[in-house]
Amino acid sequence: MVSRVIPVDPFDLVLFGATGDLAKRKILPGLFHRFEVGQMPPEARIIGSARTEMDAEAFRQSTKDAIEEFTPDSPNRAKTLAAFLERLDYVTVDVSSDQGWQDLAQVLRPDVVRAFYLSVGPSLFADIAGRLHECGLATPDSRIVVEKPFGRDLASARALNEGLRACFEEHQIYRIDHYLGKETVQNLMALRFANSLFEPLWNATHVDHVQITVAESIGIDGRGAYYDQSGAMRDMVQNHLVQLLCLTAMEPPSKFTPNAVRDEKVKVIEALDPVEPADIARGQYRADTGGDSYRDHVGNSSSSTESFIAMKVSVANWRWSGTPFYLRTGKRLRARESEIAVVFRDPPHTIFPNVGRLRGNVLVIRLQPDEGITLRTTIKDPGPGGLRLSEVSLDMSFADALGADVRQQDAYERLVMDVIRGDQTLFMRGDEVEAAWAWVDPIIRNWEETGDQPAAYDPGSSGPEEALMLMHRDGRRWRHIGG
Ligand SMILES: NC(=O)C1=CN([C@@H]2O[C@H](COP(=O)(O)OP(=O)(O)OC[C@H]3O[C@@H](n4cnc5c(N)ncnc54)[C@H](OP(=O)(O)O)[C@@H]3O)[C@@H](O)[C@H]2O)C=CC1
Ligand SMILES: O=C1O[C@H](COP(=O)(O)O)[C@@H](O)[C@H](O)[C@H]1O
Repeated sequence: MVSRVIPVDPFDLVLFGATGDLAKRKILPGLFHRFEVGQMPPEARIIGSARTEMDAEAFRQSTKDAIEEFTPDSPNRAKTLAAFLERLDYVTVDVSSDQGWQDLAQVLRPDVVRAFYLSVGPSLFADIAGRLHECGLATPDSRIVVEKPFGRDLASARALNEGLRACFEEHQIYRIDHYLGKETVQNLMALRFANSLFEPLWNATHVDHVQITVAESIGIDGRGAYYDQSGAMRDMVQNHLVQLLCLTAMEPPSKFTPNAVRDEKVKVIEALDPVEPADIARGQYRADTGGDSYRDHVGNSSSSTESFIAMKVSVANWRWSGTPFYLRTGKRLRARESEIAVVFRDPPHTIFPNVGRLRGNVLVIRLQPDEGITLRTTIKDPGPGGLRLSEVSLDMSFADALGADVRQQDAYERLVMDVIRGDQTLFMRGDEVEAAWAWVDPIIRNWEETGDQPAAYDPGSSGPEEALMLMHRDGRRWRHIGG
């Protein structure tokens, strides 16, 4: 299958933080891929910016190195890469000072789409927006892209929203949640709203519960300073898992427009019940023999930050009343595996003698690895003899179904192009982020007030015992992590 490419309008993309980790690993390689497939018009330009003094040629060289390191080689890569690098320019700007802004103004063109991507630390977001505004660089048609974390609580998220909105209109602000750019996450919307099969069953009458798992095998190495101040709740649940929950639970939007989709997501967040402490399991990985422990990795021997969280969440509305959503995410787990599993109710009655309990179907939307969709069904064992039943999966791997040669777009490359196109559907709106913090804040505050300590779990396991108990006491089981 050949994927369709819709070219974007000519643009100037200013990448603040162009010498940083995210720019090198994700944003610049993503832009290169879009160039490779012909989505960038000849007039497109990428202007890197950071405090580091260098000229355009040095930036091209460092981008070349990054792309060679972080993208797979291909027969034409060298030639395409050389052409891509010609689109690059660089301007030194210390965004905390007056230095460099006029140089930046001089390289920007008036008649093309203008996008400012803030791939810098969050403490600089509002300052940069302010400076862009003061220097007259933020034209009515320009866009600003803001990385995560978007605040660390409701108050800071509100302040950041105010800072951005003082300089840009909401329709110009693109708050990144890279999970929304993942292929399968969007496929969840296609599955629900482009098929008539699932939607009639997508409610508490038919769904017993939903499990959302984002398991990571990596630990915190190298990101300790940030992570120890955040923990799994702020780093993953408030944004990515809440977004997955929203897309699973939301009502069908009347149309596929940014605000129609985001209106429905906000309604879900606002319908979330407060979570009781008993419905949460927090964990921290600790190796008996040392060396692979969270506390060693973050350099804080008394840290009480969670590297794992599991929780039972209720969406208090007509559609989902009585159907819990179980969320789970953690570092240093058995495998890197993310999925949404919709577990349907058991058949109400069995006509088959001696087959035991008939278990409900499970629809699994696999985010990573091996993106795809699986439906667990019960069938008759093949062959003669008495009727015996087995559970088998109807399995659709996107790689198999769409052709192994169709490279899945990375989330960042899709999202950057959406910015240029002016499509905010896959970006979080300000009220959405604030609603998520309003739900999360009391949970974190309670841990702080009670001095809650996360339970220990072994690196390479499925998390702490307490997470298993959360399910067992409801007569349910987590799906296995790691195949
Ligand atoms: N790395 C990742 O995997 C992810 C990162 N993020 C977010 O993306 C953002 C960037 O992260 P990351 O790339 O890891 O961070 P890095 O620390 O690797 O890079 C920070 C960048 O900001 C520049 N910078 C710092 N201070 C200034 C300043 N005063 N003026 C101009 N430029 C400045 C640095 O360049 P110089 O020193 O030359 O000025 C560098 O290019 C953060 O908000 C982070 O939370 C989000 C998800 C994942
Ligand atoms: O935003 C973040 O996401 C990554 C996980 O992203 P994935 O695309 O690899 O699933 C996580 O490791 C990181 O802690 C968090 O900040």
